[in-house]
Parts: sequence; C-alpha cells; structure tokens
Amino acid sequence: MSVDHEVPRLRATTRPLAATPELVDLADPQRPLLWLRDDRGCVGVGEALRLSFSGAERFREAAERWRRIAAAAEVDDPVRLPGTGLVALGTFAFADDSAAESVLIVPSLLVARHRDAWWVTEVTRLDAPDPGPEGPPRDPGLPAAAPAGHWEGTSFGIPSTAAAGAGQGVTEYLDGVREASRRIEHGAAEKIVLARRVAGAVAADSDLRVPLGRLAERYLDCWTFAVDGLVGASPETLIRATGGAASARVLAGTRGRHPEDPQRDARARDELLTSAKEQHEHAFAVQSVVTALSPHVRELRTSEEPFALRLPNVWHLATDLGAALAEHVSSLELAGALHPTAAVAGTPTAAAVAAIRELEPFDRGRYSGAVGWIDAAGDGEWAIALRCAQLGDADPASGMRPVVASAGGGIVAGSDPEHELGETVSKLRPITEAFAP
Ligand SMILES: C=C(O[C@H]1C=CC=C(C(=O)O)[C@@H]1O)C(=O)O
Repeated sequence: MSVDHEVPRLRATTRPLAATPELVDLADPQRPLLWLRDDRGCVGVGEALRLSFSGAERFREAAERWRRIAAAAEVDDPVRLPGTGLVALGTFAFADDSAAESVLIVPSLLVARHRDAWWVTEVTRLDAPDPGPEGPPRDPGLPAAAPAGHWEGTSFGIPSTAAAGAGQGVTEYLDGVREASRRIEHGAAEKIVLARRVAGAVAADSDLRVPLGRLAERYLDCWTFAVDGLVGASPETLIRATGGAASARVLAGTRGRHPEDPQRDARARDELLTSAKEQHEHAFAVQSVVTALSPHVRELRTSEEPFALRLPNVWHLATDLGAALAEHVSSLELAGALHPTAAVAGTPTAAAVAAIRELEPFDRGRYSGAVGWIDAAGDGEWAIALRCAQLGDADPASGMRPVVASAGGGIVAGSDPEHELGETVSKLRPITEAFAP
C-alpha cells in the first residue's frame, strides 16, 4: 500500500561532468545509494523523495505512482543517455506479505557514468521548501577504514560444507531441503528454491564503501548495489528495458569455483553443463521468464543452449534473453510481471511460494526481490537481489548495526541436501568476503 497520496513535483537538471570520479568513493559511508557495473553506474547523495510500498500490489502501485510523478516533473536533460534526467533507485521485497518496506528513492544529487560519458543530475522539490543537495560530492579518495565485522552462522569465506555445518540454523535448513525434496517427489511442486540466512553485525560507523568497493572490483559481471541498506553484487538481470528493447539474464544451476586448481575448476564447469538435473532446473527458470515476458514483447530470442557464466565464487548455467517491447510498459511493470521467477521461487510459482512460506523459518525481506533504477520514461534496470546483505539501523547501546545475508538454491527431484548447503556457502562468499575485516 502506498503511503504518499499527492503527486510531488520535482525538477531534475542533468549536466555533463568533466571530472571522472570513482563513483563508490562519492557514496555516503553509512547510507550509500549506488548502482554500478564496470563502466556504467550511478551514485546518489541525499534524498529528494522517498516512496514506500508494501503488499501484493507493491510493484504495480510503485510503477503507477512513478508514472504520475515523472509526468508532473520538469526535466532538463541535454545528455540523454540511459540513467540521465529524473531517476529513482529502488528495492522491492520478495514476498507479498513481507514486513520489509519496498522503496523508490530519488537522490538530491546523482553522479553517473555511461562508459566515457559522465554527468550529474540535481533534483529539487517544486512543491516544498528546497532543502538543497546535501553538500557537494566528497573528494574522491580511498575509504578511511574497513568495517570491523563479526559474523555468526557462516563460514566466513571458507567454502567448505564442514565450516558451514558449524553455523546456527544449518540443521533446520537441511531438514527444509529434505522436506522440499519429499514434497517434490509427491508432486506438490517441480522445483522449490529454499534459502538460509546468516546474521552478523558491523560497527555502526563502518564505512560501507569498503565492502562496496570490494564487490565492484571483484564482481565485474554483476550489478553492485546499495539501496536503503541492501548491499550486494547480483549476477542476475531480472529485466533491462531501455529505448524499446528489453533484455534479461536467467541463472539457475550452480557449481563452486576452484580457481586454485584449473583442472578441477574445468571439471566443475563441464559437470554443470552436462548435468541433466541442472539443465532441468535451469529450463524452469528460463520458461518462467519467457512466459511472463511474452505478453509484453515481440521477437523474443534466447541463447540456444545455456552457457557457463564464470564468477569469482561460482559457475552458473546462464541464458540471455533479448526482445523488442511490444507496448509501452515500464521497467518496473516488467519487473513486477516477472517477479518471482523460478530462479528464486520455483515451479509452479504459487505452490513453490507456499512451500517457501512453510519451510523457510524467516521473512526473506528484500533478498531475492528486485533492486535497480527507473527513469522518467520508465526505462531502467532491475536485478534480482542476490548475493546481498541487509543492514539495519545502528543500536546505540551496542554501537553495532545488524547485518543479515541470505542465499538459497533450487531444489528439484534428486537434490542432495549437503550439496545444496555447500552451494549456499559459495553463494554467501561475495558478502562474507566483502565484509571481512
Ligand atoms: C537463489 C539464489 O540463486 C539463484 C540464482 C542462480 C542459481 C541458483 C541455483 O543454482 O539454485 C538460484 O536459482 C541465491 O543466490 O540465493
């Protein structure tokens, strides 16, 4: 349910930027707002507008509210590239009944880059006293200090099943996987994605540009993001819609990497590419995206065979999709139509979501929801919020901020619980390593 009812009036002014700053360094150390992949991305400073949504209609309500705000806005944008003009960054919860807020945030100041072009967008409220941007961007420079983090229930960068086995909640997770397999054998669903979560804390004054910088540097094929305390690097593009074209990257099917042993690493990749179980699991995820996207697009094409996507921590089976948009539909509407894909819920969707609610003993929050940005025309990019952690508010008594990270995997007929556990350890590595002291 939307909390704002009037249409706020915004003015967005974009100007080319001669400077070429490191975007991560410009982010607020404690409340970073960032979207970055290689030579494209943006960093927001301050908040001109924050919209909040919840419930089953959160995507639809957000898309409609944004459409009205964008229509009422004054936009001065001579640069005209993806991400210029009026832009909001957002994060949306996984579950319809999640207690986590879904938000769209319009930064007061956005510094952004598309390959060799840099620009700055300033946003002011025309219908309210102008609070002004929260000062000029900080001088680019290295983050001052690494967050002193401590974690519970995770192997902290040691990708072995044994280390993960020491963590809290592991037995519950393994029981959940067994129960999911049992239900699949009895025909309740074909695939159920089960996740587990690990909890930790970082010092309240931790500079979050440190983990963000590590993620951006190591995970070049991923979207590194920070929106409203959700920090991570996702390899999976839920939807990109710009200039009438749409694309997505579907992932499902995983093997841990072994970069220290090239032969073992190649074997893991080949095993993934030739495993009937993984191909089966992957096909569900591709089909769910094709089915959800088809009503909105023409000329939908996919890579003929899934390919092996190499990330620093895992191999994934991947399929890229491309299409032309058949109608005017915003990136956020498309994200809502696609969510939740079989890569994060399962197949069939309703049965899988019901099983997740019963078998996962926690609210996923924004993990496995959507994170990304949208502009005034509705164009934007949304990733599935994977390989991420949610930071909470600082506790004045302890001087710490809670951090919760989740990772899961698709359970299908024949899944092995210990193997699935190992996979969650590999998938948590980007976060455990990024937050390492
Ligand atoms: C649910 C997650 O990953 C999904 C994306 C890629 C591969 C997956 C898999 O092999 O199970 C999952 O579907 C996660 O990272 O928490």
